[in-house]
Amino acid sequence: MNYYPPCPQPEKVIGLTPHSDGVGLTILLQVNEVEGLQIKKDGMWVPVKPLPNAFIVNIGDMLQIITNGIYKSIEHRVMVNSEKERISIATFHTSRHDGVVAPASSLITEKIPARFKSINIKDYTEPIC
Ligand SMILES: O=C(O)CCC(=O)C(=O)O
Ligand SMILES: [Fe+2]
Repeated sequence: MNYYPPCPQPEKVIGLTPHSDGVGLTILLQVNEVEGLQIKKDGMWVPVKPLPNAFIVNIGDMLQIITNGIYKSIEHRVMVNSEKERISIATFHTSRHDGVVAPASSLITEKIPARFKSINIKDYTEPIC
């Protein structure tokens, strides 16, 4: 669960710094429907407007690797609001800890080589866990 308290000078702080999620999929609920989440599209930060009772499904780095880059792991950040607190719940869906993530063999052809190396999840997640 993420809690972003209101800040009278929101332009001077950042709720969550720019990042991509390292997992396969993130399912996110913007609990109290306060804006703040932004994604980077064509070099610009674009707000993701909360929709009532809707989840945001975010592609993470692992799914980008498995799909050999067909699905992109989006860079995102969270800004704070001057008056309202913001609450979100993120559930991260990932591979087993002793697994290996690599581009799916069915997506590799002579014309489209693997764009990513095969990665041991343990080596990938240990530095951040
Ligand atoms: O609070 C949000 O809307 C996004 C949270 C997030 O990006 C994360 O927990 O990785
Ligand atoms: Fe995230």
